[in-house]
Amino acid sequence: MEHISHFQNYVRELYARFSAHDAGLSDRLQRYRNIEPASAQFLSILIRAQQSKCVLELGTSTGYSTLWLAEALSSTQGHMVTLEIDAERSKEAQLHAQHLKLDSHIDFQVTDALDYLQSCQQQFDFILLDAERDAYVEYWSYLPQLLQQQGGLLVVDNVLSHAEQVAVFKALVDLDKRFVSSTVDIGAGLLLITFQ
Ligand SMILES: C[S@@+](CC[C@H](N)C(=O)[O-])C[C@H]1O[C@@H](n2cnc3c(N)ncnc32)[C@H](O)[C@@H]1O
Repeated sequence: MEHISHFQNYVRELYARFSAHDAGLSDRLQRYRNIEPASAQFLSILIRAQQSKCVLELGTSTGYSTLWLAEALSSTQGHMVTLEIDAERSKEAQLHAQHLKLDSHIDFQVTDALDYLQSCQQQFDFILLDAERDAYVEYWSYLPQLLQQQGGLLVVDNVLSHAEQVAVFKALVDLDKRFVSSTVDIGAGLLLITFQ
């Protein structure tokens, strides 16, 4: 209980700091663009409900969502891989994870997500896609193979806030009859995708 309370205080302060950083920047790519707290909490509930053991995150940024995923994985004895192309952001995320003693649940990788997807032989029961939206169509060529067929869940952020930018990706998912999907109106909008 105490651990959770410390966690919640820590991530609340972190979110305020990251939001202040973003508010001062006009260049979108320089912003951290962390997931909304309500979305993070929802993901944490999904991981607990699914009892996820093996999670992949595309887009660590400074680790706000990573911390929430890892905190949930500490209750399921799970583990995650998180991918970030910017080494400084990944490093900052690692420092926060170490502070919260969540780092043993996280494999931080500084890499291009596409390279990882192309070479990955592993499967995951939970995947969070929160990187650059113009790459999602290409990622879709690889994501189905990485998702466990039994109960695997792929979650995509920003599908309501940036609906036009994910329209082609969503259309591809809709066309693929192996999957069912649903949009949840939490935060920036989360698309939940799972096998039929
Ligand atoms: C929306 S932010 C992620 C926010 C993070 N999930 C959170 O909620 O705290 C997207 C991140 O993806 C990273 N990114 C962009 N293109 C990438 C790529 N090709 N491979 C890996 N990471 C990438 C960006 O540097 C950025 O930090």
